[in-house]
Amino acid sequence: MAILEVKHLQKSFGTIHAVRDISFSVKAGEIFTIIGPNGAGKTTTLEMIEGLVQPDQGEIQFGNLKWDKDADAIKMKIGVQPQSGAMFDLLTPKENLDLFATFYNKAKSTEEILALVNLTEHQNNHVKKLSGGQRQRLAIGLAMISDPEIIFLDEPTTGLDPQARRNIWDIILQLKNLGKTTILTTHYMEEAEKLSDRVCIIDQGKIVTLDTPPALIEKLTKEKEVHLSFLNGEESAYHTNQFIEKLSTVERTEQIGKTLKLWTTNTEDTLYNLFRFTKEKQYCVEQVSIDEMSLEDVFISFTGKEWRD
Ligand SMILES: Nc1ncnc2c1ncn2[C@@H]1O[C@H](COP(=O)(O)OP(=O)(O)OP(=O)(O)O)[C@@H](O)[C@H]1O
Repeated sequence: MAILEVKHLQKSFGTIHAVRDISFSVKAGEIFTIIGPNGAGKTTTLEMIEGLVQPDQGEIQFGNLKWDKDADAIKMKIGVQPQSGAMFDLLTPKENLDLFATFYNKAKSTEEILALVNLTEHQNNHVKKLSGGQRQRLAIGLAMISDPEIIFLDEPTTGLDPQARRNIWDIILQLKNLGKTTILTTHYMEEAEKLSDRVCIIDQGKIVTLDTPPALIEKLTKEKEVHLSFLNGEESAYHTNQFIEKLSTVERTEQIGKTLKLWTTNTEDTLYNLFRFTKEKQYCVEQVSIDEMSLEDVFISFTGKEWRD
């Protein structure tokens, strides 16, 4: 059974449709990553699931528990990484953890959390003196203090240098070893690939694609983008498009004027069928080019946007 299931989530702020239609389920023990560009709706999605923002539409279920009936039980199950502004800068990591522990009936020991997030040697320094990476590690520790089953981390590595980012990855993988479920948002494709059991790419408040990293990568590395342009114009491109979009080896197509783009996982068969058709119809193909897809390309081809790292 899914530990978390969300169905058809929607949220608008005035005229801005932050989340248009998001549905997915998360299995116990998974690292589930939501990735997308600025303003895609990642934080709004997370905050609805965390019970911080009321959805306009949709359902959120933690097993049999729902926010309207079982808020206290859900709060015991989940841990939310606080924004860095919610930490007390003039206290030490140890004092922050001790304080957060008083909010719960059951809490892990501060020593255990300090060791988990590798802050034992900084436990008595003021938070304002910590580096960005150390502050983020403390934020993860604060999310863990109640020993929750599910941990929500909203862009825990944004703005950190590569070493500090890797230190956070180690902690997230340790949480998985402890049997925790982690729901993560990120801007970094590499991070999503390295950590996630499944990756959900969102853009403009909708899911673009959702799969395991190997399945996405296989798709990316196997799929090729073919560009064609026709000497005798738009009509040839149109009729060729009508023909090729029905081929089983073609994933999708796009016609702009006299040029045609298609994405295929079997270039040889696709081009064989394509050229047989154009020769038969006496359409004159002016140019052909074939590009390998990269991870970034797939994102761009799905969303029409540049990837921002
Ligand atoms: N409280 C709010 N009031 C008005 N608009 C909001 C509010 N919260 C989010 N938005 C808008 O909703 C859209 C989605 O925002 P959201 O923060 O969920 O995206 P995001 O994917 O987390 O972006 P980022 O990567 O920049 O954090 C944006 O256009 C944002 O400006």
